[in-house]
Amino acid sequence: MTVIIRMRDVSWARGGRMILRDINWEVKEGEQWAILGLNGSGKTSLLNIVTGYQYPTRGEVEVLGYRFGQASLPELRRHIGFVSSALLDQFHDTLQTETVEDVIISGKFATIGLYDAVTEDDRSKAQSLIESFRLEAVQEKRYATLSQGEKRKTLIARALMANPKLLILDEPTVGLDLLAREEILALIGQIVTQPCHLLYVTHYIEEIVDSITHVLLLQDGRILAAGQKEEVLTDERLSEAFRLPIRVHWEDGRPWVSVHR
Ligand SMILES: Nc1ncnc2c1ncn2[C@@H]1O[C@H](COP(=O)(O)OP(=O)(O)OP(=O)(O)O)[C@@H](O)[C@H]1O
Repeated sequence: MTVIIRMRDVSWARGGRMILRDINWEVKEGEQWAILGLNGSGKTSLLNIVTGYQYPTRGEVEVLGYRFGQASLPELRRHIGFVSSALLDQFHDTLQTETVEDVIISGKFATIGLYDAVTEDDRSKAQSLIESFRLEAVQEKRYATLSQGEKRKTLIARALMANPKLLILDEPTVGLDLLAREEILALIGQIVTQPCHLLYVTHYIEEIVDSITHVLLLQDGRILAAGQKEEVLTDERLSEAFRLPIRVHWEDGRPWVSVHR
């Protein structure tokens, strides 16, 4: 069985401070993970290590069979899609004026604007993403004119255009209305059948939908809990991670939380 991510005794220090400590974490084939933790708990730092943008101070990392220190990181990154809501509007200036369809197609290329090499297959793959993401009504519109929800769907479709083996969604629903948020969540079920492994970073526990199988709970740069979601998302662990008295209720396979003072 292929290991998607393996971290052994990983620590990462910056400015004389340990930001990640003793991370031992394994993502196996077929597992889809959510990453939870308070602001500043180390989620983004951990993702930066997965994508090779930060090198651990200590420990070993292997992602999609690429061992850090031996493997080519640019080659690894070709298999990783990354969509972050923080990048929405500063996202490639050159693509702001392109149509949704062209923005999606551009996801196939490392070099932006290499449109002469677009094949019929690329167009039909983009079209099927447009249909499954229900973007038909806006496919001819320019990216800059889209709503926040449409922009996010477009960027997720763009990331899938390159057939990533690992897709990282970093807080993809921030600022979306309930309907737009549920539309993004409905896409998760489609993404994991690609086949593609997902790392889903969120502050909203109810976004851990059916197709997400595992949860990593971070606290102050350490793993507080990691494993199957039913075992991690308990009242005790969430209360500890979020420093609040929390109760979890499961409804239709989704966890919802309430705070009891
Ligand atoms: N390059 C850096 N240099 C110094 N400190 C850093 C650096 N990157 C992150 N940190 C610090 O490490 C801690 C963890 O940050 P990180 O961004 O990983 O947290 P997070 O869980 O993603 O937070 P949020 O939920 O707010 O996005 C924070 O205290 C942050 O200030």
